[in-house]
Amino acid sequence: MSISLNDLIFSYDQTAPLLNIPSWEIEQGEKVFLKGASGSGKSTLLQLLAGLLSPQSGHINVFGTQLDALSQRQRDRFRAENIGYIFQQFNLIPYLSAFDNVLLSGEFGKSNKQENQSRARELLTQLQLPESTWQQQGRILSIGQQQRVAIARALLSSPKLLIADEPTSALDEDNRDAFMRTLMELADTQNSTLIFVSHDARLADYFDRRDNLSDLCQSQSRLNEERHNVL
Ligand SMILES: Nc1ncnc2c1ncn2[C@@H]1O[C@H](COP(=O)(O)OP(=O)(O)OP(=O)(O)O)[C@@H](O)[C@H]1O
Repeated sequence: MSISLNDLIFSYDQTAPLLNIPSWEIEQGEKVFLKGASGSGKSTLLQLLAGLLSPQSGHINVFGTQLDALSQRQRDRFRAENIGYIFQQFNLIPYLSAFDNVLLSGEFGKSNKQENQSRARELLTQLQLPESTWQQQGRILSIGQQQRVAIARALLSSPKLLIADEPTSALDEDNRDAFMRTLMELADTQNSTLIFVSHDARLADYFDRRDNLSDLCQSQSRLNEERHNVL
């Protein structure tokens, strides 16, 4: 088992929980397309899986490590060593070059600088980012180029888990399909588990598994009903 959630409850404030997930399991190497209504908590769930947020109760197990039992610092290290995260807006550092943006994710990982540099070159070549742009600052790259830098950065440490939060929302159709093909190919080569959130239902065909967040969450009315039955 790659990931398992149990009795997870999360809310940003004291009101009713945003997420209430009795159980969710994902096998190593599985590619999951996660959909759900806007505001239902998809990005929040991804951040919980990456250890960027911590649940109020319940357990998040990723590759045998219980994230909710770790300190913030331990979670940051775990993320650097095991998880690649592709954000919706790519989150490149604007004043760093494309190449240095890729290397950034390797700083806390296991590999040394030389290994990271050669891996960065390999990935950028594979992603067909012209070498003439490698030293250009993140802020002047086109959206399609930024997107490729973001995948390279997420894949630099060959993460066992890849998380992608609407990474294609800024792309045109051609770039979107190229992005998906590359992402799938690289995830396959590394046998990475992939969790991918998108509003774009056309992308669901790329995935062996499609989960709907509303099916994972226990509804508030059912919770009330169960509470009523216990009392
Ligand atoms: N840092 C935060 N503090 C407080 N509330 C937040 C925070 N981040 C998100 N929320 C709220 O939590 C809810 C779920 O947000 P989230 O971004 O996880 O949903 P989503 O399903 O990814 O939405 P979308 O599909 O529109 O991107 C929203 O109501 C949002 O306003």
